[in-house]
Order: sequence, then structure tokens, then C-alpha cells
Amino acid sequence: MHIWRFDTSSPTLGPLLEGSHDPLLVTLSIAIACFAGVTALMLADRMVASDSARNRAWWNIGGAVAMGCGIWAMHFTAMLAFSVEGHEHMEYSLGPTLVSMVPGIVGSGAALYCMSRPKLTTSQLLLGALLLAVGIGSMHYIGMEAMHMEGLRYDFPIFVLSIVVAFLLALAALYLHFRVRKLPAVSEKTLTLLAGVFMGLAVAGMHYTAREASLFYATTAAGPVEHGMPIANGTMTAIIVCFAALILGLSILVAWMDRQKAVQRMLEQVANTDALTGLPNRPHFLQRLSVALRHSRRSHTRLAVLFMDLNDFKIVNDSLGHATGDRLLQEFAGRLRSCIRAQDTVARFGGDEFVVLVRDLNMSEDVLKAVERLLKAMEAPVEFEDWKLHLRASIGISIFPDDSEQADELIQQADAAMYRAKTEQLDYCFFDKDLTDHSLLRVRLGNDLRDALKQNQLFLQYQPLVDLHTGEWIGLEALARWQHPLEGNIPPGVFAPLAERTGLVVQLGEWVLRQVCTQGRLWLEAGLDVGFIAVNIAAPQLSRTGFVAQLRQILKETGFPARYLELEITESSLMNTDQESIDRLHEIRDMGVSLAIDDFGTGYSSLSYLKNLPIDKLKIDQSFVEGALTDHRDQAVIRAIFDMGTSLGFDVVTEGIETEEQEQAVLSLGCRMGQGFFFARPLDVETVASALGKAARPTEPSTQ
Ligand SMILES: Nc1nc2c(ncn2[C@@H]2O[C@H](COP(=O)(O)O[C@H]3[C@@H](O)[C@H](n4cnc5c(=O)[nH]c(N)nc54)O[C@@H]3COP(=O)(O)O)[C@@H](O)[C@H]2O)c(=O)[nH]1
Repeated sequence: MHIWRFDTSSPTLGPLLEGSHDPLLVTLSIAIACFAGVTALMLADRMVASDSARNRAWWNIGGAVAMGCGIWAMHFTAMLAFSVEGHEHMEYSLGPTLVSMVPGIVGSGAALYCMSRPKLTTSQLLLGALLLAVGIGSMHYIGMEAMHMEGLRYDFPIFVLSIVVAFLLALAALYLHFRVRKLPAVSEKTLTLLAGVFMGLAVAGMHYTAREASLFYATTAAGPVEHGMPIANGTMTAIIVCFAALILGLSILVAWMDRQKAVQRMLEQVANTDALTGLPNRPHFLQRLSVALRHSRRSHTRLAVLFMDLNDFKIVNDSLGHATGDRLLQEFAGRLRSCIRAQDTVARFGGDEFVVLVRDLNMSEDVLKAVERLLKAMEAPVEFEDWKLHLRASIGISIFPDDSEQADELIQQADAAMYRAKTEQLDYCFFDKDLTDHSLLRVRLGNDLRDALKQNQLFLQYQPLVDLHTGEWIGLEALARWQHPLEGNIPPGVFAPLAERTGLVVQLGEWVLRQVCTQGRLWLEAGLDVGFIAVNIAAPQLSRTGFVAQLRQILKETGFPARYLELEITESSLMNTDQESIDRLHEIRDMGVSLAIDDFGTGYSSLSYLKNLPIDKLKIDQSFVEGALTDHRDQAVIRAIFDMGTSLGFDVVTEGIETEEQEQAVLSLGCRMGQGFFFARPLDVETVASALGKAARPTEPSTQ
């Protein structure tokens, strides 16, 4: 800008000319500025989030180009909107037009760079706003020099005001974007949008204030003035469109990257979070534990792993239903979360197992503060509509580096300590090397079970159910067995609860069903009459939405006819099944599979409930058989179950018959079907096949 442009007393100046604006193009110019502002700030966000200097530099350049081109395009669109009487078709010189782009880009780039520090000081903010204002102002006044308008002069006070307007609006934009972005009430996107609009207004505000500072005089100078290569309006329009397209392209790129980032964040969230409680899950906890271990090694501090589960959760879940169980777990999770420190982590490992990581301990005893907070958080009962439940948890504690330096060992040790706390009815228990082998073995087995399924360590045995009058086999019950490579034979009474606890029961259940159906089909093809084969189904299997589809698929794949399959579900897990599980039972029955209630007499079934369940068979729990000879109360129970069951149309089987006397006793109480060691222990596949091969021959009572 020539300094004489402030001099309005030149003798070559004629009368002041009138100027006018096209409102549509004015609006467009403001829109371009705002759009560029939003795009530049979006790019600036990427710059701040970048993890390498190289990427930061690229995003800085992108932001500078978007903003610089936006300032430029805004300016020249506004100039297209403006006309001076007698100069309706304004021309521009190429040189200053191109040069005018530079200060906008440099000023914006420098301002965004100033703002990219992790901690923003007031002086950085002021410097950023100043650089941006200088960039916008320089662009404007250099751009004005490109105009073929000899009689252009400026009103000095308004000229200064235009720079002040640019500075203040730039300050507001940058403050909004970089300072108040952490306000919880406003979303980050809304703020970026608002701040971007302010950036645009800084550019437009500066331009239109500067326009007010511009005075256009007719000139009386003799002869034409040399301007260099001119650009016509049409060319200028084309250049503006190109720049607007460039900004649009940059903003689309950022929006696309944001979307990718959001999808990635969502996937990470799903992979790392327990769906029911929203807490980190096991893999996420392991990641945090390994980071915390590294930190503890460096800082020579201790950390603690607290393993806990809810006492009697299974009973509550089975007897009061899954909805209540879920509510209890959510409440427990919420309380744990509320009483841990910011640097600690609470995670859900599955079922009712929760683990807390307590960091930065000087002494192992320091963890007791956290334990006390946890226990206190459990004190208030969980309130349901018209009743209350008390949460009680047992906590096992292991300490790094005192107990172990390995993440998995620390977890196992805390788990074993929790088991001891539970069995000794303590609130908490520290791991110590004297913990019984039994506690540690139990934890180890839980972990080994996962491999057992993959490595074929599990197999099935079959125990016959017999007609008490004829001794003939009427069916078989499949029972899972685990041959552990080191520990030998692990009974299902031990590993089935572990499978439930670790969530493996669903996988185990699927494996058993597939094995049974495959084997059943082979026996049928061999012409052996199996009667039916019963499979034990655990409550978590039945409560899965996909269970019926899975069962249908297995029957289809193995070709085992549904009518030969029976599912046994324990009375306790059936008692409070939700409507969805009951619907599932109906679907299963409609497929032709029969259903039996196992361990009948140990739960609290109501008769109306039984009447509505699609059940074929009751299996009287073996605990009643022991007293069938001598205890008149057991005799009364067996007789009552038998009478009620048969009058409701069910078959009734008595389990656990071990002697001939017991067989006679249950026969005399009316029972016609039984199962027990007296007839046969669970048998392997070959023994069953050879026994079935001898066909219709009544089974000799077992002497095993
Ligand atoms: N979810 C699944 N649970 C399973 C599966 N396989 C077994 N189990 C459950 O484990 C519990 C213990 O089973 P197990 O050690 O196999 O004992 C069974 C029989 O051997 C035993 N039985 C049979 N007759 C007698 C007898 O005369 N005396 C005596 N003391 N025990 C006897 O009873 C068990 C079968 O009981 P039930 O299932 O109630 O019919 C047990 O709860 C199994 O259900 C599996 O694949 N999935």
C-alpha cells in the first residue's frame, strides 16, 4: 500500500465516487470466510492430535492454506460484489493479486502454530490473534493494490479500526476454540463450528470495515496508468471458485478422517468395554496393568491387584432372575467406580468377578485405604421396588513386587486370596505363599479349562436311565469329564462351576451338545436303540438369545433326530427364568426335543409355575433317595413329587439309586424310572455301544 493513500488532498483527485454492493455476493463472501474458518480449525484440531512432528507440520500447512485461501477468496468475492460508478467492470493486476495471498497463508499458519501448544498461555493467545489479524489485514490492503483504481484513498482512523476489528474477532475465535473447548456443556464440534464462524467474521468484519475506510475518487491524472498484466472479472471468479473448491476438499478430507477416527474409537470402545457395566473388560485391564507395572518398576512404587466377587451372586441370579442379577452387577460396578482414584482401574472379568488395580503405593498396607473405601461403598443396600438386597464381596489382594512381578501371576494370586477370603468368610485376604494348594489349583484350573476345550482333554461318559420294573435302559445321560494333563481326572462338580464362573460354560455346553448329537447319530446308524440322550444345560446357555438357533444348527449338521434328544435344566436355574427363556423352552419343545427338570425338590418351584412350563420329565434329586429307606419325610417327598408329576402328565425319574433296597423303596413309593450306580456308573462310549449291542437284554445290576 502506498503511504499517500491516506492523503485525500492531492490535486489529481476529482470528486468522490459512489460505490454499491451486490447483496448476494456479499453474503457469499461472508459464507466463504466462515467456511474457511471452520475448515482451518478442524485442521488445527488434527494438528494438535497428531503424534509426530511431521504430521503436525502437514496439518499446520493444511490449516494455513485453507484459512489463507479463504481470506483471499472472501476478499475477491467481496470485491466482485462491489462496484464504483464509472468502474463497473473492475480489473486487477496479476502480481499484487497473487502476492496478496501470501500474508493470509503465513499469518494463519503462524497463528495456528502458536495455538498448537499443549498448554496455552495468554501471551500465546494474544500473539496468535495478532498474527492472524496482521495476516488478514495485509492480505486485504495488498489485494486492494491489485485494483486498477488510481483514486483509492483511506480514512486513517477507520483503517486502524479495521485492524482492531480483525484482531478482536480473531482473538474471540481462537479463545473459543482453544481455551473453552473443555467446557462440558458444549460439545467440541459445536465449539469448532462457532469458533470457525468467528474466524470468518474476523475476516469479513475486517474487510467490510476496511471497505468503509476506502474512499474512491475520480482522478484527473493525464494519460493511461501502467498496471502490468490485468485479470478480468471472469478470471477472478474462476480463481475464487478453485480456491473455494480447495477449501471444500480440505474440509471433506478432515470430515472423512474424523469419521474414520470415530469408527475406530467406537470399535476400540466395544473391544475394551464390558457391555453390561461399561467398565473395562479383561483384555483392557491387562493392558492397563502392564502399563502400571512398567511405571511401578521405574518409580520403585508398589501396586496392588484386588480380585473380588459378589457373595451368593449365583443364588440371587438363579432365584431372583437375570434382570435382578444384572441390576446388582451394575450397581456393584457403579459403586466400585465411584470409590477408586483417578489413576486406578476397575474392570469386570465376567460373571460377578471384578478386579481393581491400585497404583502408586509406598507400602503394601496402603492398599487397605482402598479396601476400606470399597467395603464402605458396599454398606448401603441395593433398593428394589419393595425390597432391599445387601451387597457383600470378598476381596483377595496381591502386591507387586512382593508377591510377583508378573501380571498374570498377580491376578491368579489375588484370585486365590479371594477364594480364601470367601471360604473363611473374611472381608479381604492378602495373598501369601502359605495359601493352600487348593485355592491356587482352583484358579489354575479355571485358566486351564480354556485350553482343555481346544486340546481335546474333555470327553463324555454316558449313564443309563432304566425302567425299574424291567431293568431295561430307556435312555442315557451324557456327563462331561476332564482328563487334565497334570492333575488327572477333574470331576464335573469341580469344573462345571469353574466354567460358569469364567463364562466358558456356553462354549462347553455347545461342545457337549455337538459331541452327543454326533455320537447319537453314529449309534442310530449302527442300529443301536439309545432311547434318548439327555444333556445337562446350564442357566447361562438357556439365557442366550442364540441358543435355539445353535441347537437347531447342531441337530441339522449332525443329522441327529430331535426326538432322541433331551435337555436337563436344574430346578434352581429354571425357577426364575425370564419370559424370553420360557419362550425358548417352548421353541425347543416344538422342535421335538424333550425337556427335564433336574435335581427336582431342591428348589422352590410353585405348582402354577410348573404347570406353565413345557416340561416332559422331573428328576427327583438324589438327596432324597438316601433317606428313602428310613426317613419318612424323604419318603413323603418322593411320593408327593411322583403323584404331582404324574398327575401333571410328566415322567418321573429318581436319581442316585445305589442299592437294591433303595430301588425297592422307590418302587414301592410309585416310581417306575431310575438312575444310579446300582444300575450302572457313567460309561465310556465303547461300553455303551457294546451294552446297547446286546440289545433288548435287561441290564445286570452293576457291582462297581
Ligand atoms: N452343565 C453341565 N453340567 C454337567 C455336565 N456333565 C456333568 N455335569 C454336572 O456336574 C455335576 C456332577 O456330575 P457327575 O460327577 O458326572 O455326577 C453325575 C453322576 O455321576 C452322579 N450320579 C449318578 N448316579 C449316582 C449315584 O447313584 N450316586 C451318586 N453319589 N452319584 C450318582 O450324579 C451326577 C448326575 O447328576 P444330574 O446331572 O443331577 O443328573 C452334576 O450336577 C452334573 O449335572 C455337562 O456336560 N454340562
